[in-house]
Amino acid sequence: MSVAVRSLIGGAWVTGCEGTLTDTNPARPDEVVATGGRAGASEMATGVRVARIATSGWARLPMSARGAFLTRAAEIIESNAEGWGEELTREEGKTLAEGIGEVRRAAQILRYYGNAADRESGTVYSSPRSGEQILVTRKPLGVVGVVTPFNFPIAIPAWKIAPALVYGNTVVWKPAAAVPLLAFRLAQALTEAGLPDGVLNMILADSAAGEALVDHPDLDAVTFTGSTGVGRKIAGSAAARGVPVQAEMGGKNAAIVLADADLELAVEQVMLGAFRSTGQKCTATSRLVLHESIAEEFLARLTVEVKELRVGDPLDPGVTTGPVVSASAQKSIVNGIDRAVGGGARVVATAEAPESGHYVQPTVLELPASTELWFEELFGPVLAVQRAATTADAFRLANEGEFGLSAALFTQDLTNALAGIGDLDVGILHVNSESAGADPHVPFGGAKKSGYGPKEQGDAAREFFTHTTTVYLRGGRA
Ligand SMILES: NC(=O)C1=CN([C@@H]2O[C@H](COP(=O)(O)OP(=O)(O)OC[C@H]3O[C@@H](n4cnc5c(N)ncnc54)[C@H](OP(=O)(O)O)[C@@H]3O)[C@@H](O)[C@H]2O)C=CC1
Ligand SMILES: O=C(O)CCC(=O)C(=O)O
Repeated sequence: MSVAVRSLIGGAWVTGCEGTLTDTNPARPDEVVATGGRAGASEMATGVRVARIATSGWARLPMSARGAFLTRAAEIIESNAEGWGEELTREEGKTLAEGIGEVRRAAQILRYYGNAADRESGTVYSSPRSGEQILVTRKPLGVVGVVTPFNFPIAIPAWKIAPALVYGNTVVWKPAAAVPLLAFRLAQALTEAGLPDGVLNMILADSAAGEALVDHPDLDAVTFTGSTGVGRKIAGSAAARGVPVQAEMGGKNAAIVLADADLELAVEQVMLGAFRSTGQKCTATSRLVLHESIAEEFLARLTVEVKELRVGDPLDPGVTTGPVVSASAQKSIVNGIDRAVGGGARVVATAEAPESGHYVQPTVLELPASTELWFEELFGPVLAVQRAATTADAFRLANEGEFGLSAALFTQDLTNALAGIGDLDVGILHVNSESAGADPHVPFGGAKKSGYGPKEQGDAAREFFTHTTTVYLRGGRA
C-alpha cells in the first residue's frame, strides 16, 4: 500500500531528480508508506520563479475568491479525513484518533482562513485635517517560503499556507522529509479545489534544498517551525537580507500543580499533555512542578495512569502511545533519559514498550535539582518532575530556562490563577487544562527564545503575511 508522491511546481506534478525518497512507518520500519523523487535546489529556484509569476494575478483576486479555494479544499480534506488520517498515522506514528483528528483540524483551519474576507481587513482613523480620512490598508508580501516539521504533517502546513494564500501571497513549501505523504495530500486538496498554477508550490526535498529555499534572494518572507538550531539559522539569514521571518522553535513546557488543585483533573490533563502524540509536540508537557504538600499523592496517582498506557502500533484502536518518528529520535531520547538517571534522577514511573519499531518507554523522572533534563527539549514521552515549597517557588522553577512556549497551571484559587497569568513567562497559558492545543483564531507562539518574529494564527497571521499602507485620503481641494 505504498503511495507514489510527487512535488507540485507551477501546477504540474513533478518527480524530483536529486534522488529517491522512501517514507517508512515508524511502528514497522520495514513498511514503506510512500516513495517518490527527491527535488533539489534547482527545483526550489523554479518554485520561487513560478510563484513570483503567479503573484500579481493571485493578489488581484478579491479576498473572498481566494478564500473560496481554501473552503473547497477544506471540504475535500474533510471527506478524506479517515483515509488520510490513517496515512498520517502510518507515516508519523501518532495514534489513529489523533491522525484523523489532525486531518479534520487542517480542514477547520482552512475554513477559518477561507472566511477571512468576512472579517475586518484594515482600519480607518480620524484625521486632524478637515476633508480627510486616514486609512490603513493591507497588502500581500509576495512570495513566502514555508518550511514545516514532521510532528503535525498537515495541521502546521495548513496554518501557515492558508493565511499566506488568503492574504494574497504565493507559496513555496518544503515539508519535513519524514512526512511527504500528507504534504502531497494537502497539495492535492488545494489543486483539486482549483488553485491557480504556481500559487502553491510544494517541493519534496531534503534539508540542503530547504536551505537553498530559505536563502533564495527572491523570497519576500519566510515562515518556519522546527528545531531551535535550524530556526535561528533561518532567522539570521532572513534578517541579513531584510526579509520578514517567523520561526516557531523549542519548548520545555511546565505543568504546575498547586496545593489547592483538583488533583484528578490535573493528573488527567498532565497525562494528555505529556504523552499524547508520544510527547512530540512543541507544546507538550515535559516538566512538572508539584507543590510539596500534594507531591506524593500526585505522583502515586500519576504512576497508576502511566502504567496503564498502552504503547504499540498506533493503528490499533486500544493503543494510547505510538512510536517516535525515527530511529535517531528514539536514540537521542533514550540517551537523554540515561543521562538524567546517571545524573541522579529517580525513575518514578515507566510503561512497557515493544522492542521492534521506534518506541520509547513513557518515563517520569524526578530530578534532584534543575539539571540538564530540566532545560533540554527531548521531544518524546518523558516528563521531568521537581517539587516546590511555595507558589512563588513553583513559578520560579517553571520560568527557568531559555524557552517560554506554553504552560499549564492547576489551581482552584482565582488569586493563584491571576498570579500565574502575571508571573509565568510564556506565550500560551492554560489554566486547568493541558499545555498543548491551539485554536486557529487566536495568536500562537512562544515567549523568550521559543519563537522569533511575529506569532502565528488569528490576527497575528494577518500581521505577518501582510504589510500596511497608510493612506491620507482627501477628496480634492477642501
Ligand atoms: N517547535 C516545534 O513545533 C517543533 C520543534 N521540533 C524540534 O526539532 C527537533 C527535530 O525535529 P525536526 O522536524 O527534524 O526539526 P528540524 O528543525 O530539523 O526540521 C524542521 C524542518 O526544517 C527543515 N530543515 C532542516 N534544516 C534546514 C536548513 N538548514 N534550512 C532549511 N530547512 C531546514 C527540515 O527538513 P528535513 O525534514 O528534510 O530535515 C524540516 O522540513 C525535535 O526533536 C524538536 O526538538 C520539531 C518539530 C516541531
Ligand atoms: O499544541 C498544538 O496543538 C500545536 C503544537 C505545535 O504547533 C507543535 O508541536 O509544533
